[in-house]
Amino acid sequence: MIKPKDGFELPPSPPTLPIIGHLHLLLSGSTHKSLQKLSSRYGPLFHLNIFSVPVIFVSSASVAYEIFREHEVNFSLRGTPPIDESLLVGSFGFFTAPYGGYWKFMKKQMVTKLLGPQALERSRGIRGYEREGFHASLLDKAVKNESVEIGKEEMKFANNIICKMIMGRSCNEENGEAERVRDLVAESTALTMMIFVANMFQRPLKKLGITLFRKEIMSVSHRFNEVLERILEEHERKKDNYHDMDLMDVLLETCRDETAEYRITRNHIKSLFVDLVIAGSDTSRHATQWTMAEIINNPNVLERLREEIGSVVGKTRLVQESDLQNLPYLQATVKEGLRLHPPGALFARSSREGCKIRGFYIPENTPLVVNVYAVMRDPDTWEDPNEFKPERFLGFPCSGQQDERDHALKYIPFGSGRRGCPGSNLAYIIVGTAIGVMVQCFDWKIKADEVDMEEAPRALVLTMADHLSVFLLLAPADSKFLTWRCH
Ligand code: HEM
Repeated sequence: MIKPKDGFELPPSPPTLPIIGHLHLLLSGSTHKSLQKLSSRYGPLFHLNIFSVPVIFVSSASVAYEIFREHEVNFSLRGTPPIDESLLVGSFGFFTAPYGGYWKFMKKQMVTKLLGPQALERSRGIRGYEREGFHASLLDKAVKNESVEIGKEEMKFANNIICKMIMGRSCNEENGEAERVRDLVAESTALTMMIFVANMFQRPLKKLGITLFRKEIMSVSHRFNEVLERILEEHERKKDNYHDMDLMDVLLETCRDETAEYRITRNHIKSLFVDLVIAGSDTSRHATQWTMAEIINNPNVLERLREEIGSVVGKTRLVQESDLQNLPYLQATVKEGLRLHPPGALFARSSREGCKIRGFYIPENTPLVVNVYAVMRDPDTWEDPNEFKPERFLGFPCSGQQDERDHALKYIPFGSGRRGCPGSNLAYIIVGTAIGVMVQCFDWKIKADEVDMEEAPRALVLTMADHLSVFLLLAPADSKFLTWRCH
């Protein structure tokens, strides 16, 4: 048991069971909703004991705000990886790396070659090409009157973009490589609850020599390794002096360079690839699916989106990413979709040092879980928190940069601070253009009157219980150009 420090206690906690502590509360049904319910009883900052290890939970916008404003550096760790040698959340990974030299080095490469504003500008052509392919695939299904699984199409779109941006080519559709990578991403996402649990329990269980879910995690890691080793070898073979160096080239070169600022291995490169494709493609898939479901259930939103796209883009060309800045309602719709259905419903950090928050003591090395779902439905911060209202993000009352920063600390689908998501700009582009194309070019028919918004149980990445499957109808007769172009 953790002793109070200088009269300060841990945050409140429900009654606990012998040995397992509050384990049962964490594993029941929908974790983010159970935790949200607990917070209405025990407050926005409470703790649960997993066996004898305390884990702190944050459920309100104001506590999250305080943590990211006052204690950001202290909570810039993610805890120890459950299985060191795994390419998925192992000790070579970027996601799991402690905040320090390696993390800073990799972040610099990532921003310069992949996700920073200049890198995004350079890779615009890749996304334009994939956007046309995405539209063509939907159009083909509409013409054949086949049903479309929105999530599957979006996954392909996002995955192709991210792979091409990292390594100069998308995964190969012909030899099954692309399908294998997409399946591995989906399998990894399905494992996130196990990984989360393994991470929480690792301290008490490691002492007993037990590593939870080792078989499942290592099986995904081995299969990723097979695909990635082949890709790396191919990358090394094709090396010529003419093409622009992509992120993979830069990292392979660093790997060979004995004088590099940071010595990295092939496992570091593979783990980074795994982190990026998982972090980028499945999240975009779920965000698009949930947002489209909300749009279908809210015809007034659809109408307004159509009007905006019609007046800014017109009907003679496909919406493109440079249009997004002139489509505030589309941007607001994507933001609202992410607020109500954040793909990362919970994210975990860990304290470097003991600290005091709201009069409670958080000891060093203590896991802290932010309930993003609860924070973004906090009634003290959001009016009608459970309603889908994109207009709340229009003309947000900002009187200056501080207001904007304060708002950003409460709107956290991408986390916050230095460990916040470095791919948020790319994500807004991928999700925004996908939704833009679907709204601009198609009408949808679903089997029921409304899309069922039920969530899949025990999913840490917010997933719809039933895939969103629609029949696409070619949108208004006057958009013939869009129909014709992609035949
Ligand atoms: C809708 C799409 C996305 C959502 C909702 C999302 C959400 C998140 C969240 C909640 C975190 C944890 C943040 C924290 O601890 O504060 C995160 C981290 C991360 N995301 Fe994203 N993300 C998305 C897309 C992307 C994309 C497109 C990429 C890159 C291709 C990406 C790369 C990463 C990486 C590398 C991290 C780890 C950052 C670190 O540990 O320093 N994400 N993301």
